[in-house]
Amino acid sequence: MTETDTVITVRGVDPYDIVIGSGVLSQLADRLGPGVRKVLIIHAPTLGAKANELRDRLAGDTLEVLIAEVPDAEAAKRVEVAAFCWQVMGQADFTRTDAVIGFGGGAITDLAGFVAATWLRGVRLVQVPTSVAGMVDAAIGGKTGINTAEGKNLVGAFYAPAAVLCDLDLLDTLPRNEILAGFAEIVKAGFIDSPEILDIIEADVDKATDPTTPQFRRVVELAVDMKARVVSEDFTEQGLREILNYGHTLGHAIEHAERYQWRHGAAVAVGMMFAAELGRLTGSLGDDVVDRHRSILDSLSLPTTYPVGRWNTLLATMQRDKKARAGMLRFIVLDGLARPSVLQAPETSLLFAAYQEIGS
Ligand SMILES: NC(=O)c1ccc[n+]([C@@H]2O[C@H](COP(=O)([O-])OP(=O)(O)OC[C@H]3O[C@@H](n4cnc5c(N)ncnc54)[C@H](O)[C@@H]3O)[C@@H](O)[C@H]2O)c1
Ligand SMILES: O=C(O)C(=O)C[C@@H](O)[C@H](O)[C@H](O)COP(=O)(O)O
Ligand SMILES: [Zn+2]
Repeated sequence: MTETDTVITVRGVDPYDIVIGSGVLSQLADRLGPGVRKVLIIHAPTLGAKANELRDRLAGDTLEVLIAEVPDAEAAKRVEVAAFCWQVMGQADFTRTDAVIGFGGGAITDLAGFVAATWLRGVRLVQVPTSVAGMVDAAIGGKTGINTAEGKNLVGAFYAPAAVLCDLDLLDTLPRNEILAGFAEIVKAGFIDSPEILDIIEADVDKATDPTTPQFRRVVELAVDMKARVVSEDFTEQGLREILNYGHTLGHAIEHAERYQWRHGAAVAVGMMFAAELGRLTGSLGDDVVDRHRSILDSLSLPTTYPVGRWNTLLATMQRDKKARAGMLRFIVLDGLARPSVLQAPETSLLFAAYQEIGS
């Protein structure tokens, strides 16, 4: 660890560190742990050059490095792709003393986590997120999974990594629109828990979204810290962890309706706007906080509207949301800034009224 690294520990049965900083990838060999003989790096073609550098850096007398190059983005989160990874591991006699490295955006770390959780019922996993969404959310909380034809993340496991390395230098090739999409999860952290994030974005959106600035690092650290605190309390989402799903009930339905051609962050942005309008209609959220959602998301060029005519499709898909109980939908809403709560079984008419507010 260097002086400038930030280490945030997730407490629990198997505590683990999330390390944030410039150049922290150099810690990977140490973080793999003792006794590891083989590692499988799972990555998408976009990270091919960086994955090869990583392979060359890790490979040595005692470590054999395998590579599984898989399809990009949501196309990675399919059972056929997991089966391909299992095949690579099987053919290499991958044992419980070996380790998986998830190297990519949130889709890749979700897949890699699922592969690690399921191979031999669990092998060591080190996550190396390379996108903003991966660093502040996907790679750090132990939710792993893949999609099915019926919906998003419907198959998966809660599986803790041994460590997460958030090397900010890896963001140098991340396209601007992906940085902004990742900010949806940072904004989520701001509204449910850490308003300082919102202040920093409002003060200077360009600086906040530039990975080389202190403002960027600060919002990343605040978002990671929030998630680490929540996951430490409720790893398997028995209650508190549901707040991390703010904006996701509608967001996931939009991703499904759009056949995953929308970025996760864009769909979550619309979902948060919808949840804010729900809060306004139930009287729990003031106009100021609702309007703040719109202005911050606008400043990040994230969408806040969706076609009104798609409502029936979205409603049907939302029934499969993991927070639903006995056929009744549940939404994370705000009772004020940084005061998340659960809206139980709202009337469909209320949901539609909120949807009309964001309808285009
Ligand atoms: N498990 C969780 O708790 C959790 C949390 C948030 C999001 N997610 C999941 O994460 C996914 C969204 O993550 P995402 O926004 O990272 O999307 P993504 O993984 O699809 O990556 C977005 C794009 O950026 C590219 N990319 C990533 N890093 C790059 C880099 N350094 N340089 C160049 N290109 C790079 C990817 O190849 C991809 O094309 C969704 O599947 C979402 O469901 C999971
Ligand atoms: O970590 C969590 O818990 C979250 O809900 C974080 C979300 O940002 C993330 O998109 C997650 O994958 C959604 O989980 P799901 O259980 O609704 O599929
Ligand atoms: Zn998310």
